[in-house]
Amino acid sequence: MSANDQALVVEDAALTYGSGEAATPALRGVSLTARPGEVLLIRGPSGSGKTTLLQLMGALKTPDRGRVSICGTSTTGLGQRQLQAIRLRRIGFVFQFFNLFPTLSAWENVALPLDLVGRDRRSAERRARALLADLGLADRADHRPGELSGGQRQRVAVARALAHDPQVILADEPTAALDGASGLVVVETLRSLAHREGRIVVLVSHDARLADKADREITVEDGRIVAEQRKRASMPAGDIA
Ligand SMILES: Nc1ncnc2c1ncn2[C@@H]1O[C@H](COP(=O)(O)OP(=O)(O)OP(=O)(O)O)[C@@H](O)[C@H]1O
Repeated sequence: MSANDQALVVEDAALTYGSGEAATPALRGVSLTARPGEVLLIRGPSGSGKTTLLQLMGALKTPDRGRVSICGTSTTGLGQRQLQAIRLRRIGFVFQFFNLFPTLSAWENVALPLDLVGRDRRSAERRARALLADLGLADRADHRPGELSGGQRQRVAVARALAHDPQVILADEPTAALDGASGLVVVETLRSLAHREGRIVVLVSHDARLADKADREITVEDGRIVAEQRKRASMPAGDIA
């Protein structure tokens, strides 16, 4: 298996929304590789294409041109069902506004992705409670999102993203709705997933506080990568157990 079979590789990807006069080129040929054990931060002004890039990396969309390969599987030519299968198997998403179901308890929210892959209810509950405990929320597992703080809700969202044990974690503005201390807990959690567990973590954020927490930072402007900065020597994929 080559190192790229474990990485998330984007090659010359382009995507335009709409057509004719309404055509909006969101990405104009972007290439990057996110590796196991690395926290990659994508920054850039509003409308520069960051979310679109994250959607390509998470098999939510496929590029009009170029190629995206997720841990050795190319998304080119795949239909919605096949893309969903990749997401269920490989990708954990964390969004800015948590996207938790208000009527479900914290553990039920975390167990949802396991329901989708047909895991039996009891083992799903065990896994959900264990993940919440790992994130310091053992005593909040039976609470509904409305009874939790913003930072606690985001940690529930992180636990849900991890429920099906994905190799890739993609987070879109995961700290935007959080105060400094809560944001830090979430970022440290994401960092340890990369550094201790060898997962691929990609963050999109405007949040300057995240800049020194990433291993590498890519700046996107007008649908192109205009700068890349390495913050610390990332571990080669082969070093990850
Ligand atoms: N569904 C859509 N239909 C049409 N245009 C879209 C759509 N989604 C995004 N765009 C356009 O594509 C470009 C890139 O959008 P994208 O959401 O990827 O940027 P972004 O960098 O994530 O912005 P922000 O930081 O404001 O979230 C923008 O010009 C945006 O208006």
